Amino acid sequence: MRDISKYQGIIPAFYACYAEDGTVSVDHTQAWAEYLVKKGVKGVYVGGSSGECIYQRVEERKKQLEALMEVAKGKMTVIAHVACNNTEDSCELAAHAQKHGVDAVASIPPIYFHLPEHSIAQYWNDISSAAPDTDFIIYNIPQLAGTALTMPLFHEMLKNPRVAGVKNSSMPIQDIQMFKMYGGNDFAVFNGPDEQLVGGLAIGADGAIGGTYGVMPELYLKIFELCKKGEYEKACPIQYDADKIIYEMCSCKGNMYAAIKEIIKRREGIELGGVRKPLSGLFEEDMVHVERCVKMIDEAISKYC
Ligand SMILES: CC(=O)N[C@H](C=O)[C@@H](O)[C@H](O)[C@H](O)CO
Ligand SMILES: CC(=O)C(=O)O
Repeated sequence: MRDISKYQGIIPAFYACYAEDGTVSVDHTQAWAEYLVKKGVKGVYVGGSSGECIYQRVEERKKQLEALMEVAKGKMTVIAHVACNNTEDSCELAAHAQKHGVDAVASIPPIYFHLPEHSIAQYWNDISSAAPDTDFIIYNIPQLAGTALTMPLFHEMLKNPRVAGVKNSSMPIQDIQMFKMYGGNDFAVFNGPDEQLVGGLAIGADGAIGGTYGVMPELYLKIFELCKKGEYEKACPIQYDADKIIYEMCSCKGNMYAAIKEIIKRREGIELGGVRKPLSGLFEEDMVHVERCVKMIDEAISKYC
């Protein structure tokens, strides 16, 4: 039996942390990691969508992970997303992540070409073989990757004993139930869409990985605590407020992560830099949304936490 307790909790997706000149910042990465440790989150998911992985070079992703591990090791679960869309670079990052002691490596399927399932399985198993002593987590995000984790592909992947979980970001929460049912009790399924965390937990998710957890961790930690006690009716109003905040962040013309980093700077005084092109930074007209979000987050935290 695999012990999945290290995956049972709120796991913010770690934001890319840039210096003023746009390079990956060790200082900002470590300040952000320390903040999340203090907030009491279960772990972090580094180098995923929120980490702007597809806009970073292999060396930059290594630098960010190394900086993070100096702070996080032994204090938080670390899941490193290592996919680069080509097998060789992904394997290099997987081996690097294992060397630095992560708890798991994770990967989206290869994007752009719609490859047959045997090629996707080969891609994932190659990456997993490059980190042979480390758990492997499948990242299912069909709306962005263009390929879904089907049941036949899932069953094929379960033949690899290192496959320890699925981060499920597809919209039907039913998918969480199916992966959990066939994966078993010692297999970790993570809720992806933050907007339906309560639903994902109710149907059986063990933990949750999310792009908006970092900007308001208190709210999601509270939702998780209540849901684990079965107090769903108390968790729902917090979910509804969190969703309102997400919709407000997404009303910006600039990218959501640019809004998130600005909100964090205003609320917590922590600088994470901007976002990398082709993602857009914030526009003047976005500031009204940012201000609204700051206020809504402050109010929700004082109301529920
Ligand atoms: C499509 C996407 O990026 N999904 C993320 C991961 O599952 C979520 O955590 C979102 O960032 C979040 O639900 C906000 O829409
Ligand atoms: C948003 C998210 O979960 C990611 O960074 O992949």
